[in-house]
This record gives sequence, C-alpha cells and structure tokens, in this order.
Amino acid sequence: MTRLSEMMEKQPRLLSSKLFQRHRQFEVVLNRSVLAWKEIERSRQRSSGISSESETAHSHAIQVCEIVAVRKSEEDDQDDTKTGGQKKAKQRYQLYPHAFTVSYVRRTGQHQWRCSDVTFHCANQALCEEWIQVINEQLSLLASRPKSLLVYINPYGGKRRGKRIYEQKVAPLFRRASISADVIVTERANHARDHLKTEANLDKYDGVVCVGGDGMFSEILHGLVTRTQTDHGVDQNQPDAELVPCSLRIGIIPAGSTDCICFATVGTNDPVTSALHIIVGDSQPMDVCSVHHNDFFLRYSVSLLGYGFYGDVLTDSERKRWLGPARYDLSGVKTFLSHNYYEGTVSFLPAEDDMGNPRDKLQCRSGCHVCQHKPSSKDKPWETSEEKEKSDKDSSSGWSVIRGKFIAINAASMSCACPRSPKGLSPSAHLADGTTDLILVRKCSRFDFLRHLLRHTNKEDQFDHSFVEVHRVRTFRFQPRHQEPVSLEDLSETPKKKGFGPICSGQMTCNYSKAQSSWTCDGEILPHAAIQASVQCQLIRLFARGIEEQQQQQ
Ligand SMILES: Nc1ncnc2c1ncn2[C@@H]1O[C@H](COP(=O)(O)OP(=O)(O)OP(=O)(O)O)[C@@H](O)[C@H]1O
Ligand SMILES: CCCCCCCCCCCCC/C=C/[C@@H](O)[C@H](CO)NC(=O)CCCCC
Ligand SMILES: [Ca+2]
Repeated sequence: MTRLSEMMEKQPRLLSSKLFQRHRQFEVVLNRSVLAWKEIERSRQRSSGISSESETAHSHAIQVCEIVAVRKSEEDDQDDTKTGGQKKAKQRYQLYPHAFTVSYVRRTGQHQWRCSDVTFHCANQALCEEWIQVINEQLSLLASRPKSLLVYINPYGGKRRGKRIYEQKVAPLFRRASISADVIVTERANHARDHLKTEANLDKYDGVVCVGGDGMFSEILHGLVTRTQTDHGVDQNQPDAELVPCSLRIGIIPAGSTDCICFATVGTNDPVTSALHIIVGDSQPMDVCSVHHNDFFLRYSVSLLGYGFYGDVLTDSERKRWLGPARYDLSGVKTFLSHNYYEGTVSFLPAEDDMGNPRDKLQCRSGCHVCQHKPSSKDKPWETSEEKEKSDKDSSSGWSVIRGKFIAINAASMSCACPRSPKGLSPSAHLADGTTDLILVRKCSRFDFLRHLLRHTNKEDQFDHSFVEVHRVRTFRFQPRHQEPVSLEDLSETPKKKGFGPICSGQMTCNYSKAQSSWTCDGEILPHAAIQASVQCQLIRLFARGIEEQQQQQ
C-alpha cells in the first residue's frame, strides 16, 4: 500500500444525513471531531454555538472523543418511552424501525459527568448500519482509550461499598464501551500491591483501576512503581536514583474515606464520573515523592507527607478504623486538644522562581501551563549526585535550613483538596510540576492553630499567619532534635504515642511536648522521624484530566 492510500485508509469518513429524533427531523453531521445535529425546520433562523457539547434550542454538538459508544437501538432505547411518549415512540418505531443510539459524556455540574443517550432513526437499515460503522471507525482511531483493564477492589474501604459501586455503576459502563476488565477483589491488605509487584501480567493491560480509597491507591502506586523499577533494574533505595515512569495509567473509582487523590484530580468523588474519565482515555501526569531514611527506601507519597499534627491524627485514627470515616474527626479533635509541638531541623532545596510559589493563587487546572513546563536535565542542577553532595555541605548552593519547634510540618505534592477541605492543604500546589509545597506551622497558641485549621475550610488564606511559612521545594530533609531509637523492632512497628497532653487555655502555648511525632505518608505511618523526600516529576499518569476550569453544562 502506498503512503497516500495508507493515510486515506486512516482518515475517518464523514457523514451527513437527515435523521429523526422524537417527532422531529434533524440534519445530523459527523466530522473528524464533532457529532452535531440541528433541527431542519427551525434551524435557518438560528445559529448554533458549538463547543465541547453545546446546545441551542434546536442544535446540539458533542465531541467525538467524548462519545462512549454507539449501538443499534432496541425499542426501549427510545427517548420518548422514558418521558411518557410511548405511543409516539411506537409509531415512529413502526415508521422507521432502524435506529442507532449514541452514548456520550454529559456534564451535569460540580465537575460531575453522566452518560447520556441520544437515538436517531434512519430511513433504512443500510443508512443505520453506515452510521454505526463510521462512528465506530472514528472511536477506534482514539488511541488513548483503554481496551483492557486490571481492576482491584478493596471490599473493606470507606463504607465497605466498593464491590457494589463497581458492579452497579462502573462495570455496566465498561461493558457499554467494550472495555474488558479482569477483576480482583482483594482478600487482605497489600494483596493488590504484591500482585502488581510480582505476579500480574501487565503486558495484557492498558491500565490499572483502583476501587477504594487513598490507602488502596497507595497500594496500587507502590505495586506499579516498584514493578517498573524492578523491570528496569533501578534500585529504589538510592535516594537520587532516576526512577522510570510507569507506562500503565491508573484509574481511581472512589470508594474510601477521604478519596483526596480522586477529588484533587477530577474535582469530585463520583464513581460514574471517574469511570467515564477512564473510558474516554484521559491522561493526567502526576508527581510522586520518594521518601528515604538514610539509604533505605520507606514509601512513595502523592498527597500529604505530614509530621506533627497530621501524623498524630493518623496514628490515633488507625486505632479507630472500626469507626469508618468518622475516625478522622474524633482523632482530629483529640490531637487538636493535645496541642503537641516537636523540635527539629528542616532543610530544603527551593524550586526555581519560574515554578511559581504556594501563595500565587494560580490553581492547577486541566491543561495547567506550569505542569506542562517539564524541566529538562540542564534545568535540574539538583539531579546530579555530585551537585547534591556539594550542596549538602555548602549552604550557599541553595539549601535552606530552618530549626525550630513545629506543631505541623506538611509537604503537599498536590493541593490535597477533599470534601473536608475543598481548596486543600495547599490550594496552589500543582499535580505534575516536580515540586511539593512545604508548610511549616510553628509553635503557637491553640487558638491561633484553630484559626489556621479553620481557614482550610473557608476562603481565607491559611498561610497568612506569622507562625506559618510555606516554600515550594524539590527535595527536603527532616531531622528531629532528639535522636530516635534504632532497634530493629522500630523498623516494623509504628511509633507509640504517649498519652494525652495537658490542655492549655486561651491564647497561651503549651510547654508540654513528647519528643517525636511520626510522619503520615498518604495516610500510612512511617517508622522513622528522620527522612529525606524528593519529588519525582510525573512518575505516574492517571485516567483523569485535572479539574476542568469552567463547567460546560448541558
Ligand atoms: N481485603 C482487604 N482486607 C483488609 N484490608 C485491605 C483489603 N484490601 C485493601 N486493604 C487495605 O485497606 C486500607 C484502607 O483502604 P482504602 O484506602 O480503600 O479505604 P479508606 O477507608 O479510605 O482508608 P484510608 O482512609 O486509610 O485510605 C488500605 O491501606 C489497604 O491496604
Ligand atoms: C476545626 C476544623 C478543622 C478542619 C481542618 C480541616 C483540614 C483538612 C485537611 C485535610 C487534608 C487531607 C489530606 C489528605 C491526605 C490523605 O493522603 C490521607 C489518606 O487518606 N488522609 C488523611 O491523612 C486524613 C486526614 C484527616 C485530617 C483531619
Ligand atoms: Ca507537585
């Protein structure tokens, strides 16, 4: 075949026909990117504004890349049967028995997507089949759409609804879009991680789907990243190893307690919306922070690495798992009343000035320009180990060092927006810029800390306090003031928290503090307080597109 004929072969065919919908006739046009239909009678007086999906009184347009599927219609696919017009539908069905139904993405508000159907009646069978074939040809050209997925369901996450959510809301959509799915319902913690690490035949799949919460996502993340490094002979224990990005994308069907990763990448925690982002083959790169203790790999983080307040909340909440999502509220209040602070030294390498800063109010949204500026190796002096060694010894090479007493040290690699805090811990953090926002909350009164916390739930700036500072960084280290114990037991056990601290009143600060807190790493407790963390730019990709700027409601 010549190149020209090969190219012609790949060109989608275009169609234009007069078709019926309800009792009206429409001019229906399919071009390379849009399926549009306009009522014939009245369309001459009206102009149609076509966007992603637009609608005037009598004209509609949907993007081909947001079509879920097309199929030959059954009698009960008729729109009117659902709206009480059974008689009309029957008549039309008798008149034009050949019809096809297009399922497509419809935006319903608050970043929520739904799958809607539109049915067109054709004058004859050949025309109907031609439409189905041409739409299917166009869909098959969308190379980023997954055809085969590996799905892990945590049946115990959140309110224990994972299995039901998948079977009732997600699987029917995957079937409609002709996506095949191998489903594994996990039988124990780390089942999904271990399966991905060693057993799964990943060549068979276009992506991995996680049905569960942030903890379950973390399992998939660790399984997939570790597997990729093993396959490429990369040693994760080396803090400055250049990690290999994962080729498979991850889809998140939210079914957990916080679901912050889903919320911060889609804008809502809704299983149907997430399933549709998977079907249309969205791709959102995401930073992953690797955490080490000396030359020993601990964990990866994509959301919150928190020492002090959040570490203590998580440690306490683990003992209350039986309470479900409410455990965070209870442990939150208890930890707040304890009002502990911790001493230590934070060192960090700030991001360059052109990476923006955590207070610039530039939120990361779909197609974010900051995230598209992926630094080249010549922009990344911190990446060579020689430079790194030099900078460790030489504070003039860019490392900043802060010693102090902290109520909380938080590193947010993304906004960490969630229903509890819709703008998140760091509202301007970016999903895929290769940096994390390091938030230092120094010792202050309980009243001031409460003001700071409350600002996470309203429009006020949570960084606008004298006792809070925030830096956009590439890498950081923390050394607690008091040396930590080094027995082997401590490697496997989570640190034990000493009792409840005395409650201080009003504006006063407490003078009680236990020596060390623990780090929470995306909801898991780390066994060491002394850590170093480095952001690996765009190590993974999700089936998401970031939060869409403007809702295009239909
Ligand atoms: N079959 C299973 N039995 C017990 N635990 C499991 C199972 N499958 C997964 N897990 C573990 O359950 C933990 C919580 O899961 P998940 O994240 O889905 O729910 P969650 O309620 O949101 O919890 P979290 O708030 O900690 O993220 C995860 O850390 C995961 O390792
Ligand atoms: C008095 C009013 C105070 C209100 C304070 C609201 C502040 C909320 C900030 C929430 C930030 C969540 C960050 C998410 C981190 C997830 O990786 C992790 C795993 O699921 N969840 C938690 O750590 C769970 C963290 C739960 C924290 C309460
Ligand atoms: Ca980031």
